Amino acid sequence: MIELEGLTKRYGEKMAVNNLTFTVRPGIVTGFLGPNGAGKSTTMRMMLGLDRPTAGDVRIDGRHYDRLKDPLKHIGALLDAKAAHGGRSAFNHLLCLAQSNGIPRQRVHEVLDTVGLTSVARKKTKGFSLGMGQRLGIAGALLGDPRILMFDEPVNGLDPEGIHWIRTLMKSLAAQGRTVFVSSHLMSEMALTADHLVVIGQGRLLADTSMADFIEHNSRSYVRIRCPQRERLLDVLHEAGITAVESGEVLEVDGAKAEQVGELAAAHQLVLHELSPQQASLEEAFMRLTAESVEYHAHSGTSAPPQQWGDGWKRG
Ligand SMILES: Nc1ncnc2c1ncn2[C@@H]1O[C@H](COP(=O)(O)OP(=O)(O)OP(=O)(O)O)[C@@H](O)[C@H]1O
Repeated sequence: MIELEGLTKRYGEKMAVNNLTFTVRPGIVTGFLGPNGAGKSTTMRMMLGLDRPTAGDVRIDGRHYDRLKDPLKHIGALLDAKAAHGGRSAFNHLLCLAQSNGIPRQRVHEVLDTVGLTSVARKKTKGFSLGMGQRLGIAGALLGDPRILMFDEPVNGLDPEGIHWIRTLMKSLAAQGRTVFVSSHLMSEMALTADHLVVIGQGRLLADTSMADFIEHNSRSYVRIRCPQRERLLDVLHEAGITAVESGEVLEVDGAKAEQVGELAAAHQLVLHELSPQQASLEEAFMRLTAESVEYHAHSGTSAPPQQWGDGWKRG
């Protein structure tokens, strides 16, 4: 378990992390989301004792990081895929980490095998691709067989097979009862991996919610309809107590299933050119939540997602 209590970090005038209080629990994957510059890496660095908080506190299984004996046996972290010494082989990089934490040499072979780097174990890491570097960083995190794992943007640079692999790995680590904390700015990726979400923007907590709640409140589902006898269909829907919103030549219906609309249309001999269930993306919901706290805006001219859905899970 990782517990944050009023965690704060200020760099000069810049408030990078602002009074964060939340708990990362074992047995589930917790996604840590926020736009660029939101303070995710700074928060993770403070969890690992690499940055000193300006105020507040963070505890790893009840203790401060610097009080942990052989810390790799308590918490393993992937923070920076390029952190390995380029002149060392993958094997020697991991062996150094192992020796400094009282971990047997045999474990280095095991984690290299787990991440699929056995065949390049003796190669110098400076020749590694970004994806290979990520795998090596993950091997380092797993080395001490810790109960808590932390990954900063682990899918960065991985190909689709690698992304699938890391997703499965994180879920299986959580299923073993470990605490898994993973940062990303990709909502779509988190939706496939995380059970719980912590969202921050400009250093502040925006949401601390289960993924199920997030989906329930934010993935607006509706039925899209095109009908050449539109006015008649609108009357039929109205009589059945179903509200349809007109959007160009399309009708959108909330709160009714496609089957119900199709059967009503058939009963009144109305022709439908389209009848399709739709799901609005979680990516849109995330962007809307964090829109006000995005530091670096690009202007694409795209309109904001609909305003009518999903505010229920935000913290006040
Ligand atoms: N050592 C530092 N000195 C000064 N400012 C810093 C330092 N480290 C981070 N910051 C600032 O603190 C804020 C939070 O940065 P941080 O890297 O934690 O964000 P992030 O959420 O990890 O971003 P990204 O998704 O882009 O990696 C940013 O505005 C950043 O410029």
